[in-house]
Amino acid sequence: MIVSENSLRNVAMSLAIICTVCLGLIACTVYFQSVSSRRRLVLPPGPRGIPILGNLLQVPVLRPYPKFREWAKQYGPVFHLKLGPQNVIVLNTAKAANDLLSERSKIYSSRPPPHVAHDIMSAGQRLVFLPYDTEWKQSRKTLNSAIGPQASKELRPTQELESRVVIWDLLNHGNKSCGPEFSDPAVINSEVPETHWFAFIRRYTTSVVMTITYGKRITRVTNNPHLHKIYDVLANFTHVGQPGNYLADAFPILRKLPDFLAPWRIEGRKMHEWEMELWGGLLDGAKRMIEERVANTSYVNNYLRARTEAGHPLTVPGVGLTPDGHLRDKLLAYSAGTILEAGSDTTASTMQSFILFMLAHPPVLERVRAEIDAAVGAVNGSDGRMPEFDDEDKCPYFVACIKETLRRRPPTIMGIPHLADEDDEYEGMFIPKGSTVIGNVWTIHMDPAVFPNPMAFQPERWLNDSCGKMTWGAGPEARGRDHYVFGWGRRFCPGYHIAQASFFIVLSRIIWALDFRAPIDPATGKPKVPDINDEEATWTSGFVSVPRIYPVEFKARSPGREQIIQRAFLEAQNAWDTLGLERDQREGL
Ligand code: HEM
Repeated sequence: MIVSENSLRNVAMSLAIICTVCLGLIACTVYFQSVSSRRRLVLPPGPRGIPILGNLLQVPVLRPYPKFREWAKQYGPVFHLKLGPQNVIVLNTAKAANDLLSERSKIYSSRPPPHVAHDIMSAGQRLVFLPYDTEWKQSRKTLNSAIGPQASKELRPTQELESRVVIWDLLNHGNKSCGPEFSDPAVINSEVPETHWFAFIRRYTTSVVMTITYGKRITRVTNNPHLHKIYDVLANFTHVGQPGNYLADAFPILRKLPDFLAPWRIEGRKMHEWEMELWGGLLDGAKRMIEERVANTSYVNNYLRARTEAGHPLTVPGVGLTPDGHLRDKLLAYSAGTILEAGSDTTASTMQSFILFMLAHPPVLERVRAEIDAAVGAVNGSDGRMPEFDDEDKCPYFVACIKETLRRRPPTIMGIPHLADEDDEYEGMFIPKGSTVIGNVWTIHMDPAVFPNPMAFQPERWLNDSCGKMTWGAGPEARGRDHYVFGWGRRFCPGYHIAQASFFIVLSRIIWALDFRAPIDPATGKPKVPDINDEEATWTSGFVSVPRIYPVEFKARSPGREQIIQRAFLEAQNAWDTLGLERDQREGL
């Protein structure tokens, strides 16, 4: 009996072993079959490169998007490039980008960080370039309370007050941007001068994000080192991060060279110190406020308080996260810095593009004016009132003009690259793990199958039969999306509600309040409006491609509106006092 029980147990064990081995074999066969069938899949088509460098020399470093559009016409919705050892997959239709970057965002949410700009210059801490890991997840989670949907709603009163300052500034600026000093090509091609009207728009956008992150306003444009440094840091970052700028970005093997053979490393470290003077200086200011118990409910101050309540000292040096998942100082400083960078020029340049499209299309401007005037009762000789957020439903054509501006000139013109964390297959094509994956916004927005006559600025294309409320069509969901400026999937821009609210309140008020026109060119007798189709002359290069400065004259549309603007500005000063924020600093105030 004992013997037979043992033999039964032995038989059972043998069967279990055989089953396990069989299952293992089946699993291995399935795995190897799938791997080998993937290996059999071919990469997407693309231009032929040369050994070692691949297509590196064929990609125009400063202005790649026209070339990428040509390649898209030649190779189709998905094409492949080899930049040195790096595989680059470019998605050229809304469908391909949605299918991969949104629908499969679990594996397409990482980033291919530029080595010099991210690993060295940003000490690996710039949120926008963090890989899809715990550091990114923790940092991104902290943003929700500052720029998520609820926080964005709470920000509207600030945006409303700040918008009064913009129109007051433009009114007082008048035609000062039409002086000869601003037509010098050296000035046009360099940083925005602080005395140009572009600077007032920049002040607005940066003040909004500075209030979010540090609870401080940007109260003046001239002699404001903080404001200028934010734009300098951003300009330097887009320049240093430009693909093809450093061989060490494309060829990881070079990163092993010692310092004396790696000048970019020394340069990158110096730039990191220079950046930290700004980001670290702002963080130190926030800490001082906490020590002095100054009331401040900004993103950084709230975070510092929560971190100390969790048992940490006020200063937590180093990079990355603490063992309990809190952001250390550098990651916090760079996360706040990313809000400042990401929310400033993108939003300002869209407004500057909007004004340009209006100047270039007088009938569109006339129609928008009529719509906004009607919404605020500025009809039959009345001045009405300033537009408010609640007027949005009455302004579908105006919202369509903003959407058309974003479509026709997306500021991050080729999006921000994602990275494939796993091997993948798409419509019979192989996408290798580690590929850089670009949602090619410019080409997607210029797709004639979706946007007939794509280069034309035609806000009517967004009007539909129901023509009541106009949707913004900009959210992360693939359904109901009209344009792609805010990216895809889990990396989708978290600031898009704030950006849209800024477009609405600032631009509607400019249109209601101000008559703006391009100066007359004495040689032709016609207004000097930059040619929107001239890439080189009108738009900057770089991965944030924005209008170059251009002259505009501003004046109040009527004495009554001028009075409303003046009063609104003065009342805003009292409102800043009530909110515990600094007043605007202007001569004579
Ligand atoms: C016209 C205005 C704006 C445009 C065109 C824009 C565009 C973008 C794009 C394309 C991305 C990357 C998305 C992707 O990887 O697929 C992004 C990320 C980001 N944006 Fe915006 N943005 C704008 C305004 C703002 C504003 C106002 C804020 C803050 C208040 C903001 C904060 C951020 C942050 C923090 C990220 C990094 C997200 C991450 O890497 O996880 N953006 N934005």
